[in-house]
Amino acid sequence: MAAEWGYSPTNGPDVWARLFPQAGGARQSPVDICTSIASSDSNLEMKKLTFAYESQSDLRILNTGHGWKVEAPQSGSRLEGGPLGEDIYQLEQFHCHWGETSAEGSEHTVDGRAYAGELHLVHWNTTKYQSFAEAAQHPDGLAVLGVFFDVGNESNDEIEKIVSTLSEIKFKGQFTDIPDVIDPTTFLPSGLGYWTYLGSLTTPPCNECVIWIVYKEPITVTEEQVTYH
Ligand SMILES: COc1ccc(C[C@H]2SC(=O)NC2=O)c(OC)c1
Ligand SMILES: [Zn+2]
Repeated sequence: MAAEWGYSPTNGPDVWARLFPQAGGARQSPVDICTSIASSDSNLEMKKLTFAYESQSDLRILNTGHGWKVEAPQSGSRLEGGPLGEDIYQLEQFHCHWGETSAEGSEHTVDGRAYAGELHLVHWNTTKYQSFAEAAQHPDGLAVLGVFFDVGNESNDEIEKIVSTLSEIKFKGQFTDIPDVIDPTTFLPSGLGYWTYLGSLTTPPCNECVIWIVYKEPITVTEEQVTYH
């Protein structure tokens, strides 16, 4: 297998398990969310999912080679309730998946439909584990909020603060600081309905350590904001 994993026939998801055994596991992400078989769990309605984030400036944005990633460790952030039991999860980073056209790009699909992109807000379980790396080795270690992007006429101001820096990090491994203040709360849709399931990192090493929370309502961005090459 090619040294570097990717999305081509010779190094893509179908062969990841050769180098990353967990990629062959039973709770792999992403998945197609079949809305007809998703069951509403009355228990979840009792335990409201709550989140609290800080606004931060000078966050570092990195070109990962597969998209952009903003490192945003926030000791003062909290994600709890809903499917997360009694544990508190803390924001570590957020990143984006998008495609060549606005007809594709999200990792999760809904009844077979892909969105133009998908934002992942990655949190780790600070109640049980001492570090992000340790949490990523456990089935309840991470909680990732997924937000779909729909392409429309209005641009998203918060996303604009991020994509406006991409011209400075054209190549894999490059990074720069985002001067603007970023408030992760603004990435979330107004409708807070979500699907949740136990899954994994969506790229190697594909650890089966993620409690997925995928919001039903997409946020709107412009074509330019989500088909950046
Ligand atoms: C601990 O090693 C890793 C490796 C890869 C990712 C990124 C994956 S996981 C996701 O939700 N989307 C992605 O692209 C990661 O993220 C927490 C953590
Ligand atoms: Zn992701």
